[in-house]
Amino acid sequence: MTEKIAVLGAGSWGSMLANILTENGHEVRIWSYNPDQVQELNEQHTNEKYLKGFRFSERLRADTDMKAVVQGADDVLLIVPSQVTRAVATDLNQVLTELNSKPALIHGSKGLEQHTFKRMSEVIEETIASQYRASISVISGPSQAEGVARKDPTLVTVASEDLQAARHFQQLFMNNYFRVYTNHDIIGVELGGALKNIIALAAGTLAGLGYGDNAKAALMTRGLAEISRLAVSYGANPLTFLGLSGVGDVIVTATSQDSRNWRAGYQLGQGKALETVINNMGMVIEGIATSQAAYEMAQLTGVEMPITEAIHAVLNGEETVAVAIQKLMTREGRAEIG
Ligand SMILES: NC(=O)C1=CN([C@@H]2O[C@H](COP(=O)(O)OP(=O)(O)OC[C@H]3O[C@@H](n4cnc5c(N)ncnc54)[C@H](OP(=O)(O)O)[C@@H]3O)[C@@H](O)[C@H]2O)C=CC1
Ligand SMILES: O=C(CO)COP(=O)(O)O
Repeated sequence: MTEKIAVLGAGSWGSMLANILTENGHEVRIWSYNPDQVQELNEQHTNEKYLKGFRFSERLRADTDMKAVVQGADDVLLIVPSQVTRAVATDLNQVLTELNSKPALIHGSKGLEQHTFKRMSEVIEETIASQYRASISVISGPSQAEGVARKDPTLVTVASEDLQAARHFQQLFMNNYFRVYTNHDIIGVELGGALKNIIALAAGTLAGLGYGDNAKAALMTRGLAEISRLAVSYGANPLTFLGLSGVGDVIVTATSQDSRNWRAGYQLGQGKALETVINNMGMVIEGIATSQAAYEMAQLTGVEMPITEAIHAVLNGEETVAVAIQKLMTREGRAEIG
């Protein structure tokens, strides 16, 4: 069945997901606040700053007017950097109020709100009035936009407390290069997607310093152990961390040179200043804000997160990378499990 879908956010992931939905036969409109980007998408069918060299479906239409994009939509996908999700959802609430409509909502952002530590579905739930929303779903998993652009077989998961909603979005997104599973554990899926960015930053840093495969495997394994420990303390199902939005996303972002978090870490490892790294990237590096949130969550809950602490200290200029690694390596011996 063809649906009308509004996508809010036209960065690399928003525009790529919009293209998948368009190729799947849906009528998709994408919103961006940048008129030049809207013109480029509509006329050249490209989005060069965010997805170099990729040509989008000519059926995908872009607009700067959020109300025009959302009008008549059966579904709305929010896909902006986590720290602006609340602002965009607030505008969406206004639009839904004016249109008096109640589309199905899904987001694909991988981060936690600074200071509140809220997951994005919690931010959206708080922001959109209950009469204009049903359950909220999230799409997450190992899915670099650049890989999807190359039609690399990609597997993701859609999580929601409402499995019917998750199945609805599964059907909308599925095709022969993009396979979608469902998961009931929205806490685990959102926390997995957000927290793995810390491990990706750390993995890039090790690579930038010239460390090899042993260090990478060590970091990914112990990184997964600590992020799942934190997530379980917030109610996640530990098995989710053996799945696509746990180990799957750690693998792709901690090894792929397409990952912005990995690339940021790599430059930090090579000695570049954080500010330079952020300016050079021109796209969101979610792990920076998320490492601050996770550090504070660990302090609050007493969950041990040594890698997160190390990354937090490096990003805040409290420790050099060399000192942080030495501290991690010379911690008191421990049992691996338990
Ligand atoms: N890229 C990927 O491969 C994947 C990304 N994700 C997640 O998706 C989310 C979005 O990432 P992605 O698309 O890659 O990010 P990008 O940095 O590529 O793009 C973000 C987009 O949001 C826009 N934006 C920034 N601030 C605002 C605002 N206040 N209001 C409206 N729009 C704004 C940016 O515009 P401008 O630059 O003009 O300010 C840009 O178009 C992130 O949480 C990311 O972790 C998840 C899976 C894969
Ligand atoms: O989450 C992602 C892939 O699953 C994208 O990661 P980056 O933001 O590091 O590119």
